[in-house]
This record gives sequence, C-alpha cells and structure tokens, in this order.
Amino acid sequence: MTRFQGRADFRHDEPASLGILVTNLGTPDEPTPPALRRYLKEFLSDPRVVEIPRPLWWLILNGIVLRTRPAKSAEAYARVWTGRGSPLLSNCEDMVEALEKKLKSRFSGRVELVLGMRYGKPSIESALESLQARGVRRLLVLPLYPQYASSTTGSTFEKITGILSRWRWMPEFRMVTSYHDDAGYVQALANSIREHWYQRGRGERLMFSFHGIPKFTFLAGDPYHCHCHKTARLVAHRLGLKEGEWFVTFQSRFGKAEWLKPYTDETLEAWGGEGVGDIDVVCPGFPADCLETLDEIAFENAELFQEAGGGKLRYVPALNASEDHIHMLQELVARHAAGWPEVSRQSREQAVQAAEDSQARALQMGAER
Ligand SMILES: C=CC1=C(C)c2cc3[nH]c(cc4nc(cc5[nH]c(cc1n2)c(C)c5CCC(=O)O)C(CCC(=O)O)=C4C)c(C)c3C=C
Ligand SMILES: [Fe+2]
Ligand SMILES: [Fe+2]
Repeated sequence: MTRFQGRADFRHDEPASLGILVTNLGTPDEPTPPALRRYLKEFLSDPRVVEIPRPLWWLILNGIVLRTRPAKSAEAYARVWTGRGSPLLSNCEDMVEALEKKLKSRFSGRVELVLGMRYGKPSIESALESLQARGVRRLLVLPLYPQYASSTTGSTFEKITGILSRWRWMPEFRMVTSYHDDAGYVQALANSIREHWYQRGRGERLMFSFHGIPKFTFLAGDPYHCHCHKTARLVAHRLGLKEGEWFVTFQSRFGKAEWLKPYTDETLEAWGGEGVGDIDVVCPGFPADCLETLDEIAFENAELFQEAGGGKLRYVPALNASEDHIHMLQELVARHAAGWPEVSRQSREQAVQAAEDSQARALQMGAER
C-alpha cells in the first residue's frame, strides 16, 4: 500500500480522455430525521459553510442544531420527495444525462461525465474515482453554481483539490468558478421567464430570489452579492423591464447573524401588506429545482404572501434539463475545455454545424434586442 492513489494497470497507449465532473450541493438519502442528521452534520461541519470558531460551533451544532433541525427539515423534504427521491438529485441526474449525450456527440465520444455531490451521495470522491478508473487525463469541473460563493464553489474547490493532491498521476485541471453573466445563461433565464408569462400570465412584479449568505462574508470579500445582482440586472435588461418592475431578494437564511438583505420572506410580507396582487418569482441561483425552490418559495413563501394580503405567487421553474439550459452548459464546457486536444478533434461536419448554430442564435438574439 502506498500513500498516493494510482492505477497500476494503466497503459501507455491508452487514449487520454476528457473528464467532466458536474457538482452540486447534495441532498439527504431519505426524508427522515436520521438521514437529515447525517446530511446536516456533514454539511454544517464544513468550515466554509459556518465560519464560527470550531469549539463554539461544535457545541452549538451537536447540542442544539442537530437535535432540533433534522425533524423539521425532514418534514419539508417529505413534501417535495418523489418516486425518484430528492428533486435536487433527480434533476441533476437528468441534466448530466442530457449534457453527456450532447458532449459525446460533439467530442466524438472522447468525454466522460460524472455527477458528484459536495455532501451526501453520489460523493465527489466516488465520482473522481470513477473518472480515474476510466483513464481521464484532463479534468474540467463544472459546479452548478452560477454565482461564486466561498461556501459553495470555494468549498467544492477545496474538496476536489484535497482529493487530487493524493493522486499519484495528476490530471490537467480546470474549473468553472462562476457563469453568472454568461450570455447563454442570461438568455435561457429570460426565455424561461417569457415562457412562464405566456403560460401562466404576467404578474405585477418580478422577484429574483437568491440563496443568501452571511453579510460579514460579503464584507470580507465574497463576490456572491455582486454576482447575484449582475445576473438579475442582465436578465431584467434582456426582458426590457423598467425600475419598479423587478427586485432582488435573498432567501434561506440560517442562524442568528445578519444575512444579505432584503430578505425574500420579509419583502413578500411587506408587499402583501401593500396589497400587491399576483407576482412572479424566479430563482436564478438554483439551476436545478430543489427544496429551497419547490418548498421554500413555491409553497411556504407563496402561503406567506397570500396570508399577508398579497395575490398569487407564481414560481418560475428552474432551468433543469431544458433544451436551452443544456445547450448553454454545453457551450460553457466547450469554451472552458478549449485547447485540449479532445475538444479540437471534432469532425469537420460538427465544426461547421456548431458554427452555423451559434450564428443562428446570435441572429436570433440580435433580432430580440
Ligand atoms: C445556491 C447557492 C447556495 C448558497 C450560497 C448556500 C449557502 C448556504 N446554505 C446554508 C445552509 C443550508 N442550505 C440548505 C439547503 C440548500 N442550499 C443550497 C444552495 C446554497 N446554499 C441548495 C441547493 C440547497 C437544497 C438542497 C436540497 O437537498 O434540495 C440547507 C438544508 C435544508 C435545511 O435544513 O434547511 C441548509 C441547512 C448555509 C449556512 C449557507 C452559507 C453560509
Ligand atoms: Fe444553502
Ligand atoms: Fe455588490
């Protein structure tokens, strides 16, 4: 047994393939208190998620949080659980499957995709092991976090580099650290909002609700707040919205400290009090629908808004495995993998087709402006 992990059976003539590790936060195995306890313990023990001195946090986490929160969270998860399990996991699986199909055809099959979750299963360790076993020599990591935060993207980087530092043969390594202002992402969000208006009618206001982070982490240099505002501004401009028609808020706060403001729930209560009628809420920070969108926004906050005197809260679904989303992710991956031989080795017909597609999209986007 040696200290560093490698494959004793590697062959010199093995073709070097490109590995793409798609990651997200992760989710519990079951909507039960014991499963929630395991998941929350792993998640909330991460020093990038809770930045309180360790001994004090250990006492709070084990003495209070893990005794009370698992049961409450399990009830919320039970409301969104489906035959395929947690929506976050099944939506990510669908996205990876669709993206894999596109990329395999674009890169003539020389690409391997896996899904790894930062907490819970399938773990990032197992995903990287599977890429190592498939002889991946070039690794691109795509965390499904459009806006960078230390607690999400930063934590994922730390986890992956910690594992890779124990590999014997290092892969070439790249990572997408944010895509909050990517033109394809902005376009896909704008299209999904237009489609939602077309299907369900247009509300009086459009709320962009993002997951929050503690305010002190923003003041200490986390770009997350700026990334969220830029995404919302670009989408609002693409939709031609005027001031007073769109708003940015932050949801899902945790603990006693102040988080980014304005808070989604407080804003909705205030709007309800003012007698605002039907509204639309979109959550661009969540590429896949999950507990925080399906339960917190579409259920809990919808109820809160109506009880406060507001109209209907209509949630715009996440991009999930939609055609536009998979297309934009495919382009993002191709750009970040540019220059790596597998990527350049697409057939002439594919290269011509890709150029024609992108020209058609540029024309379409120009026509909409
Ligand atoms: C979209 C980006 C996210 C950021 C930024 C983020 C920061 C953050 N979250 C917590 C605490 C919790 N988050 C929980 C769920 C959850 N969070 C995100 C994304 C971000 N979190 C997602 C996608 C999910 C849903 C997971 C799912 O299974 O569907 C939870 C668990 C649920 C609960 O018990 O309420 C906690 C806890 C902190 C402390 C934090 C930043 C410091
Ligand atoms: Fe979170
Ligand atoms: Fe900012």
